[in-house]
Amino acid sequence: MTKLIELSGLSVGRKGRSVLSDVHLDLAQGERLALIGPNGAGKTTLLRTILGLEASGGGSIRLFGEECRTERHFARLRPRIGFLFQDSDDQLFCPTVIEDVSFGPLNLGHGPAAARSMAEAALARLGIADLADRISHRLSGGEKRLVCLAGLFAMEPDMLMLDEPTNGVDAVNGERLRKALRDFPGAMILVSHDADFVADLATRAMVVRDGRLLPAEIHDHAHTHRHRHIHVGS
Ligand SMILES: Nc1ncnc2c1ncn2[C@@H]1O[C@H](COP(=O)(O)OP(=O)(O)OP(=O)(O)O)[C@@H](O)[C@H]1O
Repeated sequence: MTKLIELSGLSVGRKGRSVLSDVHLDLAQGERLALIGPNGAGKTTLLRTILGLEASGGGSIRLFGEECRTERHFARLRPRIGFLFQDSDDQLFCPTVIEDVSFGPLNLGHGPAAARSMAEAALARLGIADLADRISHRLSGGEKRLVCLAGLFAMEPDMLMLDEPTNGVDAVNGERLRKALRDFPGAMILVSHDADFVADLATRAMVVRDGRLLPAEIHDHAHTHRHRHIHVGS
């Protein structure tokens, strides 16, 4: 079966400094790959390079079986990959939530009524239908995260690349987000520092360290331990 992403000997540099070198990766249908690693390791850079938003310094990138070398190749395949930016404010730019979430389907050529119903369905899938008429830039950080994700779902992508999806998301919304991702049938790459989230969702993990991409283990174990809780009393 065709791999969704194939990276071979990929390197990325910035201002004469190597950020990633000799990166190899195959992503197959149905996989949920967690990308972990310390701050500044190059996880976001890797996602952006896969999408052709960052220039590679060598090696090859194949998306859905097609070699991507120029912006023309990337631009044609990019709509099939829903990319959640690390910063929600880079993703939201329409006045209202429903306009933001409808933007993708409209851009893909759906008519206004169809785009609106795709957007409403995406918001409902994340349990945030009530945010539809809110002003995008006045949402809370966690609400923005979910709205951005709804914007990706509305485009019905083949796969997702999510940069810190749980950032700023509370426990209730976090559970909604996990359920929506579990139900998403396509493959995904999850960049996350949230170990519980990774253990819950990912089918395998890799770590970016010292410019290399290496296999990593997912620690998924149950144990009894002490918790410190904050109780909000009345
Ligand atoms: N636009 C830019 N110009 C110059 N250097 C940059 C730029 N963006 C990122 N970098 C640098 O490239 C390196 C990799 O950054 P990147 O954002 O990919 O790391 P990351 O693993 O995603 O980190 P984090 O976990 O903190 O999000 C870092 O040293 C960072 O400072």
